[in-house]
This record gives sequence, C-alpha cells and structure tokens, in this order.
Amino acid sequence: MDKVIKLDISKTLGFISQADINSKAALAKKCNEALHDGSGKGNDFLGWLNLPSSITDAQLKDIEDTAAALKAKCEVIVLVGIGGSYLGSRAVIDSLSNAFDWLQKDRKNPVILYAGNNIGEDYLVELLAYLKDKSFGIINISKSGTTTEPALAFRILKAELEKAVGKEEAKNRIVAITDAARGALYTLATKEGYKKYVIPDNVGGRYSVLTPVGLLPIALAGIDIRQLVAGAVYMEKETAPSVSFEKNIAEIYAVTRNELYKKGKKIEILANFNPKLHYIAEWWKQLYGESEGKENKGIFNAAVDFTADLHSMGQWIQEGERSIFETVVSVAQPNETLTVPTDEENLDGLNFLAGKRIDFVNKMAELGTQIAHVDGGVPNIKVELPKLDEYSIGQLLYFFEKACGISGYILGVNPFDQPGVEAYKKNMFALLDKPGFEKESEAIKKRL
Ligand SMILES: O=P(O)(O)OC[C@H]1O[C@](O)(CO)[C@@H](O)[C@@H]1O
Repeated sequence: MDKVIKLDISKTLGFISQADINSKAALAKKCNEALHDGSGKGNDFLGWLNLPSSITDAQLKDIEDTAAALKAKCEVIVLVGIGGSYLGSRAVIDSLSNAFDWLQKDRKNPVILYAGNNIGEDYLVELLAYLKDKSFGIINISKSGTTTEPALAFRILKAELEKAVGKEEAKNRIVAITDAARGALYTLATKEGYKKYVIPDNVGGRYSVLTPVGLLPIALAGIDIRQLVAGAVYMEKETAPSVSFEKNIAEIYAVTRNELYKKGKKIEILANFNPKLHYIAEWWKQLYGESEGKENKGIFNAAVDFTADLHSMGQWIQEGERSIFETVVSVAQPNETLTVPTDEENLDGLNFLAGKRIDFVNKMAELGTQIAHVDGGVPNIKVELPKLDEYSIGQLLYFFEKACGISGYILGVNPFDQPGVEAYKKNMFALLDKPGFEKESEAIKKRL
C-alpha cells in the first residue's frame, strides 16, 4: 500500500480556478525559497525547517532511554505545558493510541495526563485526587519558562510528588524541557538537578513537536518516534523548493487556501471523520492561528469532528454564511476490521448494511458530506493519510508546518511570532498585582 499522504484540491475548483492557482506558483516557490535561504520575516525561527533530517540517532536514543527510565518508575506521567508545549504531543499520542487507552489494564506504557493547559481549580483538584495512590512523574515543558498556566500547575504537582516520594526521588521523576539558558523553569530545573532537554532558540513552540517537546512524551506513550521522524524526513524532501510546484503539496495547499481567502472564504474548517484526530486539529489551529492571524488579517481556523458535528455545526456549514472552506483530513484505511452483523428481525432496518465494513459506512458519510458541502458553496480540500501510523502522522505534521510557513509569507506576515497573545497576559498580570505591573494595575482597575 502506498505510504504517502496525498492532497486533493479538485473540489475547490468551482470556486477558484486552476489558472488562479497556477498564477501563484512562482510566488509560492519564492516564499518556500525564502524559508530555506532565511531571507523572509522571522528568519531567526527557522530551526524547524531541517529538523527532521538533522535529528541524530544519539538524540533519539537519549530520548528513548529517558522514556524507558520514566516508564520503569511511573504508571502515570503528567505532561505540564500549554499551546505548542503540549498540543503536538497530545495530537500524536491521541491519533496513534487506543481510543480507550487510559482504561487498559496490563499496560506497557504509562498513562499520559495533561496539566498546565488551563487554570481550572476543579481540574487540578481532581487530578491531584487521581494521582494520590499512583506512582507518577512529571514532564514540565515551557520554552519561555515563564508561562503562568504551566508554572502554576507545576508548583502544585511538584509539591505533591515530593510529598509522595521525597525530594530526592522526585528529581528522578521530573524532566524539564525549556530554553537553553534562560527563564524561571531553566533556573529551577538547574537548581533542582532535573534532567533537562533544550528547545532550540530557533524553534518556536508551535513548530516544536519534533524536538524533545513532542518526542519524549510521544516515546513514553509507546509510539515509535523513529518512524514518526522518518515520515517527517520524507515530507521535508517532498516539500523542498527544488520540488516542482505541481508536485509540491505544501506549496499547493498554501496557494489554494490563500486564493480561497481572497475570494471571501475567511474561515478554514479542519474536519476529520476519525475521533482520534481531534487533537491534530487542536495542534493545527494553534499552528495556523498564531502564525497568520495578525495585522488585521488571516484565515480564522476552526475544527469539527465528523460525523458528530454534522449533527450540530453541520447545519451552519451547509447553509450559514458562505465564508468558509473545509480541509478534510481523511484516513484511507482503518487499522482494525469490523463488519455490520445481520439481524434476523431487522427492527432497526439496518440489514441493508449487513456484511459491510463500518469504515465503508464512514466513507460514504464522508463522500456524501463532501458532495453536500461543495453543492452548498463550501470548497473542499482533502488531505488523505494512507492509515493512522507513525509514518503518516510524521508526514502530516511536517506538511502542515511547511505549508504554514509558505502560506504566512504569501499573506505577507511573519508566521513565526505571536505578539497578540501578550495582551491578555498583560491584563491578567495587572489584575493579579504582579510585581512590575504597578502602572498597568492602576490603569486597568480604573476601568472596572
Ligand atoms: O512554551 P511556553 O513558553 O510556556 O509557551 C506556551 C505557549 O504560549 C504561547 O507563547 C502563547 O502565549 C504560545 O506561542 C506557546 O506555544
């Protein structure tokens, strides 16, 4: 079976033309080249570009060894991080794990839980209660090392772990992944003597899934990180500027979505027909949202899980404002087999499906949806994975990253900064009376 992911833009062609797309081929190539020669905006954040092909065997082995050491001690690992510091791990882990992973007995790998991605008091209390009688460890990830949400969660979880196993043993169960030399997490991890991994300076959080940020948690979940990286290496080659536009799926996707945007399709909805892909969409939303949503422009990134959301947002997608297009991540072959049984009485009227695969029903839902949505004025892009495995997901991650860099340059923005996220932080710090924010505190409190 073909192991390569495919892009199909044919169902956008009633809305934009092949000529529109071809006319932007040279621009896409220029943008791709600008990424590679470092001549574009944000060029100090291009470390992700050649990351797959530059990961060494020694680096992978070190990550696998750390994962093995943590596995030997911990039945649960809490991954502390927010945004790019956890979404990539969660996306890969969820897409490649059993859908009921946390309920499995006789486990070979620890259960991975998440914290520091919200400030929910109930969430933390319930997490602590669950961890009470568990042997657990913590991977604390923050590039800046100063983000409030993970720092808060880590303070609480660290104290709990030290209480349970003592300060010395806790050090063997905590790994910090952060900047090479700066930030509160760096200082804390150095002082406490935790095992540390570095997020390279030139790799932004949302592009960091193939650094230890993603690879360590993913390895802990029992997923083959070598195959994941191999898939990304393949896509790195296939999307290089030297690959012609007609064959370069990152360039084609970048151009297509920008042409649709120019035609008023301001919202891109990433859709899946496989519940395991939910967090791929969450990761994708951050990647594109933070990269392109600036200078008062950029496609708004939304996501739906089908067929579930056909029974909620399906109405809007079919008949709401015609400002959307859909990108469907489709999985060609399931990993398991289940056919619809025959029922003598046929009270549910489903015998017409007897003997058919569940996936066949799903595929007809997918095809029916595509035809309905295109008929309803929603252009459709399809990204097809041969199946859910490490090699496909590795390709998908790099494909979306590369296309995002090109797309941001086509749009004319810096796809590697996120100045807008500071606004809420400044207000929150002012409202919390954080030292250093005295003037802001005074100003904001007058407005309340
Ligand atoms: O890894 P850090 O520095 O904690 O940042 C987490 C996330 O917060 C952001 O900086 C936005 O606030 C994201 O870009 C990033 O992925």
